[in-house]
Amino acid sequence: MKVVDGIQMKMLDQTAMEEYKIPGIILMEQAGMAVTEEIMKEIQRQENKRVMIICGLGNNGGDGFVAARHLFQRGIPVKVRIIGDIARLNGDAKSNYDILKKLKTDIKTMLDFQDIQKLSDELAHSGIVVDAICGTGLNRGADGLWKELIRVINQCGKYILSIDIPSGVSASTGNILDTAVRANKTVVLQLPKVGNINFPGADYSDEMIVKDIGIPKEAIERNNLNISLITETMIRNILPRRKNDTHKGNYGKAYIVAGSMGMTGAAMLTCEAVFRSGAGLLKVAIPQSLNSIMETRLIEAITVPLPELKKGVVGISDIEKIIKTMKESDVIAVGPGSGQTRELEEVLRNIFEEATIPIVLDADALNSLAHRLDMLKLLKSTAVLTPHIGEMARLINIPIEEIQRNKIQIAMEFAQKWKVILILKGARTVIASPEGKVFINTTGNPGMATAGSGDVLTGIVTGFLAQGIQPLEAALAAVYMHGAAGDRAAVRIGEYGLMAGDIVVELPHAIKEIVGK
Ligand SMILES: NC(=O)C1=CN([C@@H]2O[C@H](COP(=O)(O)OP(=O)(O)OC[C@H]3O[C@@H](n4cnc5c(N)ncnc54)[C@H](O)[C@@H]3O)[C@@H](O)[C@H]2O)[C@H](O)CC1
Ligand SMILES: [K+]
Repeated sequence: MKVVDGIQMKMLDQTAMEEYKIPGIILMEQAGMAVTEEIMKEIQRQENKRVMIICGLGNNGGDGFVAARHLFQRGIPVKVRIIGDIARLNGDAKSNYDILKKLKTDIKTMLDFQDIQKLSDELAHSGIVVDAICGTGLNRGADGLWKELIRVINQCGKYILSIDIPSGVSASTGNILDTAVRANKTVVLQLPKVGNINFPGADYSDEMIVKDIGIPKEAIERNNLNISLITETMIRNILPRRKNDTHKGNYGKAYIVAGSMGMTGAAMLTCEAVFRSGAGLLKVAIPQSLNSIMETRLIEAITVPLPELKKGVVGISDIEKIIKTMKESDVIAVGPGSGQTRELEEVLRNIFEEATIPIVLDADALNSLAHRLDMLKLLKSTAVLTPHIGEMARLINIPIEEIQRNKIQIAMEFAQKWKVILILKGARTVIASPEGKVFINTTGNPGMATAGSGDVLTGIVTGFLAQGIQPLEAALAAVYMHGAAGDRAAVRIGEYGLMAGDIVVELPHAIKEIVGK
């Protein structure tokens, strides 16, 4: 499913109106009717059937006027309150306002704090409050009057339904501009906005429903919208059912360079996840002093003990051995628990120069690239980088807060500039491709914010790549399945005690649920 930012939504509007000659007032009518449908559903559930619609001066407010008219026609007790001077109303919103005035509905403007206080008193007698203050046109922080209005709405204790997006949430990023309405439900018009999906904006509505308002499907296709939600259907098409006449070689040979003294656990988690995501064979290159530990804990994998620089750390002398094994593999992953050393940087340089297979870079491999991003120019094959926000901040030397505020743009620019697939991990992981495509994942939960969770994801990406799944699809499927397995674990044991190992345990069950066997 496509996701749009504020600008793309406006473009879509223009296409519908200019190319397909659909007048804006028709789109507004459809929007208002879609909102009316959802209000009527809630009215069935409410004792108090009185509806209060709070409108801004833009088209979001216009949607509210249309809904008010439809409710009025159905005999529902409805009041409309407009924040701001109605002299500023124009276009389709003004037309719908004029109709409401003719119908002699209860419609008043709010111009000062006294009016907001009056509204607060009236809300005490309402059943449902409709937030039609602002939609994709939010273009600045809330001033004093808006702040007070939003405060009054948020503390009224009534059922709140927002039109398109809770007012105060930026449609393009999901950031909150000062303050925002906290809705029980949002009726999203035509396509989800980034602000409906990304945090913190996604937290400002308990649920959302996307309603078609009549923008032609081909108009959506033509606008080459580059942001999509990862859906179960998408993953079902990526992870095919297995054929019977196959052997382990069909499911690929994975190779991992990982682990260092005190960090064999990270390597272990990655290795287990490689197998649990279906890879046929796995070799793991580790410092030789850790070999016995790994041998005992990972019976299915073949270990490749490397002579070490110092106890427990991979040294440069191992390059030939690493490259030799790499050439016999279908994918190589570097980084989980490797430790950050100059040697690792040299190992990476050689791998980049020699590899013709996909490369997965995580954790300390990413830290080694920080301030040396130019090394990525040596790549001859596709690399999948899996930084969390902190690793990304080190990688591109930008503060974490700035990345949080603009994840999609930053991920997209990085992937296009360095021609890599970027998995920017976090709540609502963002995946960006060298072609400028962006995907947002909605599986997963806060219980997964635990040590080793990223190592598991690296293993899943590596395992899917080993099976010959194309790099972008492997990244999408891995992120989706990682979250789905984490969600299964949270259902079983809750979020507090959830450990990375629980994600590995649930992974095969989550895959079976999608693939069917
Ligand atoms: N194709 C569609 O999706 C359609 C969507 N519709 C609705 O139209 C809005 C977007 O309308 P627009 O007029 O561009 O913007 P808003 O109504 O969101 O504008 C808000 C309004 O408020 C002003 N404003 C913005 N920020 C602030 C602030 N912090 N303080 C005070 N005032 C502010 C701004 O200047 C505007 O005047 C979309 O979300 C849908 O709901 C159409 O109805 C049909 C087609
Ligand atoms: K709104």
